[in-house]
Amino acid sequence: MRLQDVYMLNVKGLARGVFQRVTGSAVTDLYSPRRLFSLTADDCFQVGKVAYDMGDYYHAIPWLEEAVSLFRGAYGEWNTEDEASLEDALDHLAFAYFQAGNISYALSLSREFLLYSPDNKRMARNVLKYERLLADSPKQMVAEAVIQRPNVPHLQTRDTYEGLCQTLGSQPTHYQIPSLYCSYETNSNPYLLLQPVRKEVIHLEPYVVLYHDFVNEMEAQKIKGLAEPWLQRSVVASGEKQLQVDYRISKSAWLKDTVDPILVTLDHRIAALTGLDVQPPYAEYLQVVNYGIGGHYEPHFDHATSPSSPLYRMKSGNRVATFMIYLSAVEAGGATAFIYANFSMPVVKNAALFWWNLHRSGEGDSDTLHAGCPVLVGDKWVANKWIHEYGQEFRRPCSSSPED
Ligand SMILES: O=C(O)CCC(=O)C(=O)O
Ligand SMILES: [Fe+2]
Repeated sequence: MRLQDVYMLNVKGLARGVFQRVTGSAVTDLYSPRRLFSLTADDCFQVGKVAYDMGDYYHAIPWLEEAVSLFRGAYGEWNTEDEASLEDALDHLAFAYFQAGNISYALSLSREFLLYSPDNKRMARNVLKYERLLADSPKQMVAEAVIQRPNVPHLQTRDTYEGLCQTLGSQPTHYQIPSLYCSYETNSNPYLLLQPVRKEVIHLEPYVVLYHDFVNEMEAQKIKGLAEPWLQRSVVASGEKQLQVDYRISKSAWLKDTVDPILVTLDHRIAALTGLDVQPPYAEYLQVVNYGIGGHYEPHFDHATSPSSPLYRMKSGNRVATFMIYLSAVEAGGATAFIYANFSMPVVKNAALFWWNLHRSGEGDSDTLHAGCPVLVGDKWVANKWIHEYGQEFRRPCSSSPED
């Protein structure tokens, strides 16, 4: 349902195994699978029922509609794996329409139900009730159900976020802007002079750069393998506490440098590229994150925005910068979206994204609001190295100007 909302996918398509975005009359394929895997009537019923049980008729109705339509088409055929039947789907769909205010449709579905189970007393009572309601106020007959998407206060940031996720990171790039350039980064560092890293400047304010092939295939595999046994549901800082929340769905693990020499090698490489001190306590351990289908991280800041944040327990200041490595490709979805900066970065396997979270004044840069879009197909791995303010005094000198 999250995927449906964020990517504007239509249920009919999803049920057939295609990922189509439908806006007005325009249909765009967001992903073309090599094989179509369609859902059964029972699959659609089960999805619809999850929404139905939460009282979310906005999502329940299209899935139950699809279930009813597929069950009708296969009436008389019995699939041994099915838990539900046409009657179950009609029953739930009728009640969902009643709740949504469309009584005449609730009535006709209930009558259809009675054709198959004429002895059902509860449904017979419902039919009488709907008939009476319609007789009392025939206006209901034409009442079109307009149900709002639940739990979503209308937010400008949400529209921008979802729009950026939908482009899958393919919004036009500004090749004409000379300040957004590519280069071989050496940073006057002996390691990099021997083996420069391809750098792509993505954005200036906030400053975001992508380092291509920051890790190789073997290193990416190795890091995922080291983290795998330790993965746990991710948490976020809330006040002084760490909480599991719906707006961050993933698993993660922290890898201390002593776990494997490869982590020290990576630290050296990050330090060489950024010129920053990433030795503890000036940077956190490497956080490896794994998102499954539907996994996401809604718009947030990496830096602390409250002085009571657990981030300050390291006593090395706020998170001045983020160095995020893409350890896997993703088949569809999963872009990193910068909401106010208005761009999204598609997952580039083995590349690393770097940005400053704080201005030189130490003030949080509110333009760094960013998100991990939901994974539509495949799975996504990233690794975060969060670099703190202390230790960087001579590497990124401060300034009192709020713009710097
Ligand atoms: O997964 C992403 O693309 C972003 C992850 C992120 O922002 C985070 O882990 O703080
Ligand atoms: Fe983040």
